[in-house]
Amino acid sequence: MPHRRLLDDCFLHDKDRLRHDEALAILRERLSPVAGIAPVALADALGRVCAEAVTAPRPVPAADNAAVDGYAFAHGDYEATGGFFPVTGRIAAGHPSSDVLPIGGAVRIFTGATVPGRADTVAMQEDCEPHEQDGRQFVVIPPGLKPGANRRKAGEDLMAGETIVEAGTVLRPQEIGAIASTGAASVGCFAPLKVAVLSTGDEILGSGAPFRPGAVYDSNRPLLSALLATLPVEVTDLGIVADRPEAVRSMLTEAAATHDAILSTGGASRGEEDHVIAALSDLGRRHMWQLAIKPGRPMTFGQIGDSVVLGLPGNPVAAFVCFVLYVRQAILALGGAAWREPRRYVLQADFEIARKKADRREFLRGVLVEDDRGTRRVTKFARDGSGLITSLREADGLIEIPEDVTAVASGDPVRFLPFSEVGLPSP
Ligand SMILES: Nc1nc2c(c(=O)[nH]1)N[C@H]1C(S)=C(S)[C@@H](COP(=O)(O)OP(=O)(O)OC[C@H]3O[C@@H](n4cnc5c(N)ncnc54)[C@H](O)[C@@H]3O)O[C@H]1N2
Ligand code: MOO
Repeated sequence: MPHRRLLDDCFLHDKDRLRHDEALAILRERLSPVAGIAPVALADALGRVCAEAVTAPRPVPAADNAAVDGYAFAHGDYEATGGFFPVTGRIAAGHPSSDVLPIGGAVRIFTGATVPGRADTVAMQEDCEPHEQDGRQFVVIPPGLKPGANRRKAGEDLMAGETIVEAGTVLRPQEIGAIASTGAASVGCFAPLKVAVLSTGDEILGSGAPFRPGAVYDSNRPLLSALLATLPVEVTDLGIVADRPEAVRSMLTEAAATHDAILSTGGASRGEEDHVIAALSDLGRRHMWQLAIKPGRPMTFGQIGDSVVLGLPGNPVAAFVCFVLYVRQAILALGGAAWREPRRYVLQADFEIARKKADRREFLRGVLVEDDRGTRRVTKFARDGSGLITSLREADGLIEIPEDVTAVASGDPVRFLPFSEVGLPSP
């Protein structure tokens, strides 16, 4: 990859702008965990970032046990008994017996109960015929069971010492269940990141305010706050900042002193009313600005002191796309998570693009469709406007058209990033 400047230049063409992969590389290289570590009760651990590898202190399951209700026996005894076994005991779950199974005997056993010494196979009760003879219990076990059938081996889920969860994992219900299966009540996690959210612009009006001509209700802040709510962060809502350089500067200065990251929208472009960029240069450092992508070109990453500033474009679709592509991963990385790129899946295009500019990567809003044979394809939302929140509601994900592709024909393979990859469920 050719070396490119970290951009500080407003008058660039796409071929000179920072490419998507380069922007990701800068974020990955420059962001490392900033949060402290503390134990978190499993009940509160969902979505948190695990800070220390968790290993199993003992095997799970701890002992060989029955997978079904039935009769446990030693498979090697089958031939000698001809399948006719005296029932020599009864073992229920939670009541293990220290008695070894007598040669040629079988024990009544229930699902989850520890299989006694010498027994290796469990026959399901529906397949067996119990008998009583002279006050003694017998069971006829049918032939054909494989040795080890219906027996769950100790350690078959986890072996003692096995790593269950690596540090840097965002804990899902599955990880919480696995940690709980070892008996642990808590897990060491990174503290939630402190993130401030603000909107900029004289035209922007807060929810519930009376409408005035020229105004635009603030959709970005609620949208981003809701996106952030899917991450392990504490959000401070800083409201709306007017298009005045000193107002933007003082808000950013205050926010930087008390937050790990600041997320702003608007004022990221190159107009003279775009004060976030100017303030960032004055107060701190800009690591990147102006990417060769669409939408989201004015996306900015910088820092004021130790606080990371992620300046997103004002257009709601651009802000959303930048969140999906960069901000989410950046916030997670700051919060201790291992970098995980949202996966893309290759689908057939159900749309055409006659001409696309080379040198920039485009992210179209993609809607999943099915053809006559039930094969999934992806089409693009009919209109491209960067202000159409409707398109975000309709879309199932983003279609990614790389820099070197200049046209797409119907049926072409295209890369699709489902929103479910970034924790947003389908409607
Ligand atoms: N001469 C140029 N003009 C623009 C360029 C450019 O390169 N040269 N880039 C365009 C692109 S691409 C984008 S994206 C926008 C982003 O500009 P800003 O980040 O400076 O955003 P604003 O100008 O403040 O706002 C853009 C647009 O979004 C609306 N907006 C802003 N905040 C909110 C909010 N909180 N909720 C809802 N809508 C919001 C705002 O009213 C504008 O319509 O710049 C292009 N221009
Ligand atoms: O990049 Mo702007 O993000 O197209 O609307």
